Amino acid sequence: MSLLTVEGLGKSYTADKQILKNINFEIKAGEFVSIIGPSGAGKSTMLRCINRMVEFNEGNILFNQQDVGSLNKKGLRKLRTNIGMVFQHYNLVPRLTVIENVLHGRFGYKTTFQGLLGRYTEEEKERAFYLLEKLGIHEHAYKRCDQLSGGQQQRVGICRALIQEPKLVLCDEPIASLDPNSSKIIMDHLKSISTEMGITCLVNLHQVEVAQHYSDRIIGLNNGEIVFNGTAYELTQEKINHIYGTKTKDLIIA
Ligand SMILES: Nc1ncnc2c1ncn2[C@@H]1O[C@H](COP(=O)(O)OP(=O)(O)OP(=O)(O)O)[C@@H](O)[C@H]1O
Repeated sequence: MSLLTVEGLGKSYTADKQILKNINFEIKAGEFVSIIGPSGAGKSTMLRCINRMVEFNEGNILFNQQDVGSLNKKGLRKLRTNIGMVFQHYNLVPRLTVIENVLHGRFGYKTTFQGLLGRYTEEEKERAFYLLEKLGIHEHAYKRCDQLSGGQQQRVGICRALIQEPKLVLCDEPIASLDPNSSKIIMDHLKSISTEMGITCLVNLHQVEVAQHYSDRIIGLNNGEIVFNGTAYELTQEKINHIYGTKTKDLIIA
C-alpha cells in the first residue's frame, strides 16, 4: 500500500527558476528508497516539501491518505509526529545531554508548556534508553551531545526521530559529514529501521554505490526532474550517467 504519493509536485523559490518540475512518485509502507542526483538537482527541496519544511507551489502530496498541502498548523504538527527527520549536521542541541536530545523527539506530542519544562513520562525515558541501547550509544546517555563524535551524534539524531514513532523517516544526506566506517554504521542502522521496525525510509544520498547497496528502489533527480525510478539492479552505468549528466566514475565513492 502506498504510504506516500507525490503528484505533479512543483517548487520555485524565485519567479525566475523552477527547482522541482512535475515530480511524480509513490513510496510503499516499509520501503527503503534513496534519492540521488547532482548537487543542486533539488533533492533536499523535494524531501523538505514532504513535511512542508519547504512550502511547495504545485501538485499534491498525500501521506497516509492525507492531503499534506491543505493541513493547517495543528494538522501539520500532527503530520510531523508521523514523519521523522534526520539531518546531515544532526541538528542536536549541543549543550544538552544525549537523552534530553532524544526526548526532544516527543515534543510534537506535548503541550508547549510540558515540552518547555521537559516533562517526560517514565515510559518515554525507558523508550529513549531502549533506542540508545539499540543504536549502541546508551553509555553516553548523560554526556553533552557536543562531546560525541559525528557518527555518535548522528545515532542520537536517529534515536530522536525514532522516539516520535514515525511511519516515515526522511534522511537528508545522513552520511555526508561522516567517514566511511561511521557511514556504514549509520546506513546499517537506517536499513534495520526499515527491515526490523517496518518504518519507511526516504534517504538523500551523494554516494551512488551506497544507494545501490541499501535501497529497495532508487529515484534519480536531474535539474528538478525525475529521470530514473527503479531498483539498484536496473540502475546501469548508462542510467547513472544520465542522472548526473556526465560520466560518473569519479563521482562513485566506495
Ligand atoms: N531557500 C532557498 N532559497 C532560494 N533557492 C534555494 C533555497 N534552497 C535551495 N535553493 C536552490 O534550489 C536548488 C536546489 O537545491 P537543493 O538543496 O534542493 O539541491 P540538492 O540536490 O539537495 O543539492 P545538494 O546535493 O548540493 O545538497 C539550488 O539551485 C539551490 O540554490
